[in-house]
Amino acid sequence: MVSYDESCSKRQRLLVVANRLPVSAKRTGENSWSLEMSPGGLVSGLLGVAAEFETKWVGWPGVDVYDVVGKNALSKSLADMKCIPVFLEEVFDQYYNGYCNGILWPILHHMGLPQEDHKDTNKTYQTQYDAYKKANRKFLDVIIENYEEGDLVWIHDYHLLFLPQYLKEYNNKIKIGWFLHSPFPSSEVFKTLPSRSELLRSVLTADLLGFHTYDFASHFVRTCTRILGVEGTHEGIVDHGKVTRVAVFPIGIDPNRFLKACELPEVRQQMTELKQRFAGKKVILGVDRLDMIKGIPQKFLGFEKFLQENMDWRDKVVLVQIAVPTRNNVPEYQKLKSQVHGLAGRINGRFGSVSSLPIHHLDCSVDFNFLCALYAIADVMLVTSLRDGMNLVSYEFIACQEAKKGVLVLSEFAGAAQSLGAGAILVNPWDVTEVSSAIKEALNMSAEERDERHRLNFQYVKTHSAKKWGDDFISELHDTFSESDMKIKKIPLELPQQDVIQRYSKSNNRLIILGFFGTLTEPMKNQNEELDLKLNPELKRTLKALCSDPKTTVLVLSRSGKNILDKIFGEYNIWLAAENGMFLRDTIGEWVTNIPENMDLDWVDGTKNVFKYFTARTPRSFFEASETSLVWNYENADVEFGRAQARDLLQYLWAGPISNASVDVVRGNHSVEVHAVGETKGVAVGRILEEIVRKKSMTTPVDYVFCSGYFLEKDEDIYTFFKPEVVSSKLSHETRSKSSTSNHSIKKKKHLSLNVLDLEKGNYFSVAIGQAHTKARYVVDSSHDVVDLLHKLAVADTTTATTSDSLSETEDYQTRNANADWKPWINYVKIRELAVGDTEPVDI
Ligand SMILES: O=P(O)(O)OC[C@H]1O[C@H](O[C@H]2O[C@H](CO)[C@@H](O)[C@H](O)[C@H]2O)[C@H](O)[C@@H](O)[C@@H]1O
Ligand SMILES: O=c1ccn([C@@H]2O[C@H](COP(=O)(O)OP(=O)(O)O)[C@@H](O)[C@H]2O)c(=O)[nH]1
Repeated sequence: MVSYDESCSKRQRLLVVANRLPVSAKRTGENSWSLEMSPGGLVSGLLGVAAEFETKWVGWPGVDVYDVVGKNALSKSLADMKCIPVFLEEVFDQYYNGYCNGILWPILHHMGLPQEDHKDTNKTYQTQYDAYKKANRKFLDVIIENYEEGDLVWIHDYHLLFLPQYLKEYNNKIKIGWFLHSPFPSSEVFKTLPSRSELLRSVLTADLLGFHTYDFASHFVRTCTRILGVEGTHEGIVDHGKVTRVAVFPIGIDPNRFLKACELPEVRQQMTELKQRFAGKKVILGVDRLDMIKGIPQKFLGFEKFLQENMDWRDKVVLVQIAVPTRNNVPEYQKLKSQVHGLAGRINGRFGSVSSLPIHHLDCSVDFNFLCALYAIADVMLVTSLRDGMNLVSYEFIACQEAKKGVLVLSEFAGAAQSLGAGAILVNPWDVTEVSSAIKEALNMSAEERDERHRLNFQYVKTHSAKKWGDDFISELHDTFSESDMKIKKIPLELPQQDVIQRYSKSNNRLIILGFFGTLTEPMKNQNEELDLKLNPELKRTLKALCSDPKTTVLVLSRSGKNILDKIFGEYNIWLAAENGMFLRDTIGEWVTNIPENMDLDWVDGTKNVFKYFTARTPRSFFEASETSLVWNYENADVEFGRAQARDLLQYLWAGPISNASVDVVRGNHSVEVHAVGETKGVAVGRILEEIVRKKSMTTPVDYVFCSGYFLEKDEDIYTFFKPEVVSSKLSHETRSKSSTSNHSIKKKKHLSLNVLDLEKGNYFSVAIGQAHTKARYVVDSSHDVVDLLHKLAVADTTTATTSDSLSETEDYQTRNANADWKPWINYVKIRELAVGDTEPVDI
C-alpha cells in the first residue's frame, strides 16, 4: 500500500514524445549497445525540463533494428535512461528522410516543396505520406503500452502531426500538448502542402499547441482560419465550440550546465590550447547542423566579402565552422555538403597562405566540453540562419561568454532574434554586404559596448531557461485542459421552438429584443447597402402583428443611427434603441437621449479625424460615427494592408485623441471601434427597460423575454443581463454592497431587476445567430430561423390582435399614455423573492 508520504511526494508523470530520443544508440555486439547524446536543439532544450516530473521519453533510438535480440537488449539499455524506443523499421526511410525532412521541413522553413519525381514510383508524396501515418501509428502503439491514467503527454514537432488525433481517438481524456520546434510558415506557403487540412485538423485535437514566437503562432492561427475556416480568437482556435489553446513558449537552455562546464579544468585546458592555436587572431565561430536552413553558404559569402574589403584583417581573423552532420540520406543535404566544401575551398584558396587558412571547416560533431571551450574563446559568434525555430547555439555562446563578452551576430530570421535582438547585431543573411559590415562592427566593437550588449543577453538567457519553458508549458497544459473541458460544455443548445412558443402564449407581459443587421436583415456586404436595407416582406406582417399585441413589447436594439431605424421601422408600433441604446423612442413618440449623465465625449472629434485620415489612405475602408462610438471598418480592403493600417491607426489614437479619455477600444477582425466606456447593449438595456416600463405605465412585471441577435462579442452581455440566476446573484451582491457604493446605475439596476422582471428560469430565451462561441443559451443557424420563429409567435397567441384591431389598440395606448399619471406600479405587483442567503432588506 502507498503510504501518505509516498502519495504526497508522487510526481506528475510526463510522457515526452519526440522523434528523437535524447540518446542515440550504436550497436557494439549482438546484444550490446552504446548510447551517446543526440545532436540538435530539441534534445538540449528537453534535457533542461524540470526534474519535478517523472519523465519518460518515447522516441526513435537513432538506428534501425530488425532482430528481436537486438531490440530487447536496446530496450533494456534505454530503460535505464527512462527512454522507450519506437522501432520504425521499414517505414523509417520514407517517414524520416522522405516526408519529415524532404517535405515538411522545407515547407515549415519557407523553402517550398521539392518537385515530385515521377520516375521513382516507390517514393512519391503519397508513399511518403502513408509511411508518415504508419510511423505515427507506431508511436501510438508504444504510448498505449506505457500510458497510465493521469499522465500528461507532450508531443514534439512536425514528425508527429497525426499523433494527437490518434491518441484522442484512443482515449479522449488524455491530456495532450504539442510543441513545434521549427518555425510555422505563412499560410501562403503551407497551403501548397497536399495534405494540409488533415494535418492541421489532427494537430487541433490536442489541448494545447505551443510555438517559439508570436510570429509562428499567428501564422498557424491564420493558416487554420484560412484553410479550415475555423475561428481564431485571442485564446487560440475555436471549432464548433471546441477551443484549442495556442500559445507562445520560447525555449531556453540550462545556463548553469554551461557556466559550470566553463569552470572545469578539462575545459580550461582546452581553452588555453585553443587560444595558443589562434594566438594573434580573432576567432569567429559558427556551430550549425549542416542544414539548408542554417545559411552556411551565406555565412561564408559574407565572410568572403569582409576579407575582400578589409585587407588589414586578412591575417588577423579566422572563421571556425563546426558543421554537424545531419540527415545524410536526404539528397538536398548531400548537395549542400558539396556546396559548402566548394565555397570553403574557394575562400581559403583566395585568402589563405601556407601558414594560415581563413576558414576552418569541420564536418563533425564535437563533444560537449570542447564545444564549451570553443564558445568561451570565440570573439564573435556568427549565426546566419535563413529561418530557424529558435537557435539555441546563440544562447549557449552567451552562457559561455561571461569572461570574454564576445559579440553575437544573429540572423533576424532566427526565433532567437526576438529574445536576443537587443544585445545582438541583427542581420539579414541574404544581404552579403550587411553580413560583412556586421562582422566588421563586431570585431571593432568597444569593450564598453560589448559589455552592455552581453549584459542584456546574459540576463535573458539566465532567466528564460529550458526549465522555465517546460514548467510554463506543463502548467498551461494543466489549466487548458480543465478550461477546455468547461468550454466544451458551454456549447449553445439548439433552440426548443415549441417551448419558446408555449411559454410565450402563457405569458402576460412579454418583451422581445431583436438586433437589426444580420437579425432582421442579411449581414451587409458593404457600407452602401446600409442605406438600401429593407426588411423581408414576410417579416412585415409578423412584426406588425407582434407589435400590435398589447401583451408584447418589441424592441429593436441596434448600433445603427436614428435615421436608419426611423426609415425602416417608421410604420410599426415598436421600440427603437439607436446607437446601442444611446437614443430611444417608441415610434409614436420622439427620440429621447439615453446617454448617461457626465459621459466624457471630448475624444470624439479627434478620433473622427484620425478615422478620416486612415479611411482616405486605405482603399475600400469606411467608418461609421455616432455620438458615442466610432467604428473604422476595413473588411472590404486588402486584409493585410488593413491590418497594418489598423496598427498604425491605434498608435495614432493612443498617442492622441484617446490618450486620457474613458473609452474602450475594440479591435474586431476587420475593424477598430472606439466607444465610450461601458456602453454595451447589456449596459444600455437596463436604462431602456426602465424607460419602457415608465412610458407604458406597466402594471405587471415582464414575465417573458426573447432576445436574439447577431451581436459583437462585447455586446453579448445583453444575453446574461436577463438570466434569472445572474439577476439573483447580482442582486445578492448589490444588496450587500449597498452601503459601500454610491454608484447610481447599480442601485437603479437592483431596483429594476426586482421590480420590472419576474422571469421564471425557463421564460428567458437568449438566442445567438450562427455564433458557435457565445454567451447566449441557444443558437440558430441564420436570421431566417429567427424570422420564422417570430412568425410562429405572432400566430401562436389567440389573443393576438388583427391589423385593424391593432390600430384601435394603438389609439387606446396613445390616449392611455397621454393621460398617464406616472405611478410606480411596484405598488401593485408581487416582488420576486430574493435568492437564498439574500437576507438584507430591499430598497424599493
Ligand atoms: O533530429 P534531427 O533530424 O537530427 O534534427 C535535430 C533537431 O532539429 C530541429 O531543431 C529545432 O529545435 C530547436 C530547439 O527548439 C530549435 O532551436 C531549432 O531552431 C530547431 O531547428 C528539429 O525541430 C528537431 O525535431 C530535431 O530533433
Ligand atoms: O557537435 C555538436 C554541436 C552542437 N550541438 C548542439 O546542437 C544544438 C543545436 O541547437 P539549435 O537550436 O541551435 O539548432 P538545431 O540543430 O536544433 O536546429 C545545440 O544545443 C548544440 O549544443 C551538438 O549536439 N553537437
